[in-house]
Amino acid sequence: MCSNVQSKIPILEFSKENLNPGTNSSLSISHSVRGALESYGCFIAVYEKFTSDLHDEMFKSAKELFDLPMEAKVKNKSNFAGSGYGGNFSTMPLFEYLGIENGANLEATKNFTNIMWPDGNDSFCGTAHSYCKLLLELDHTVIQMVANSYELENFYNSFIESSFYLTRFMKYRVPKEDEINIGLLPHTDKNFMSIIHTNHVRGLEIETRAGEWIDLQPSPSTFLVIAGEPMMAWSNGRIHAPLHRVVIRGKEEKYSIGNFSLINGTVQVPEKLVNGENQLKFKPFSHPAFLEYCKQGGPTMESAIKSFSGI
Ligand SMILES: O=C(O)CCC(=O)C(=O)O
Ligand SMILES: [Fe+2]
Repeated sequence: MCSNVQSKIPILEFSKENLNPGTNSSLSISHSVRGALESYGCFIAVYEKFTSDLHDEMFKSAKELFDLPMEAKVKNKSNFAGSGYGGNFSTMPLFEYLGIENGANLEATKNFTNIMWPDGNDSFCGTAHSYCKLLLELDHTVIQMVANSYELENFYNSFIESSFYLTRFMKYRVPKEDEINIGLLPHTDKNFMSIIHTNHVRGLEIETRAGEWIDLQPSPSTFLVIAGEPMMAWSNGRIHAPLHRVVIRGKEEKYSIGNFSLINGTVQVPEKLVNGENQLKFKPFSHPAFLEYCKQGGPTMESAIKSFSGI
């Protein structure tokens, strides 16, 4: 059963006023971010800095990217799971993706563009780079708010020092007759935190703690922020890592872009989040080793972090 009452998922305004550090409104939104992540494992961020022109340009460029011949797309190679090129999956035939590692770095975006278009494509490169930078900024803002709300002064800096990012362009084609309409199988994210942006086509669905599937209504300036299993473990189980999936119910192709944060090192529950009522639930773990572990069970492996580092 799927409901489209997306108002159940908190919608938070990231306006200039709300983001002014040290103000009451910035502290109040920090607590709302934490509350949403603890109750739902996700929230919708309305990001004022993000213009609908950039949305339109980025999704036009994403279509141009997927319209390239297969010989070009498979040249985007990576050893990193979920990066490089992926498509033609037997269980998810509609799904195709291309990843850029650290796309907010101009060299990385240029490199990707030159692999895809050996004669260059300045328009794609410029748009993708501006876009990745804004997503990175939003990611850092959310992390700062989570740190503020838990009163963990050092967390933000240590996160920035050890995090790296994957920007993934994703396409879901329309199913052929007699083909399943599953775009992406239900899964919890294995990266730390994800920010998902989508074109106007619906299809991304999130499961609430009560087991109800919510269908998200896309809009140009809204982003879905989702906690992954490592973030849940870092918070000692306070933050929820929700199941989500993509289902293509209509007759239009869906494009989405995700910014996925990862930690190049150890994830450890801060001491402040362990007390009499909240005994330590997760041992420190290496995020890269956790990703290796998940390769065995595939991306749909449930509660992988509990079997990997749970106490
Ligand atoms: O494309 C989407 O809307 C969701 C993508 C997603 O959940 C993922 O890549 O982990
Ligand atoms: Fe996901």
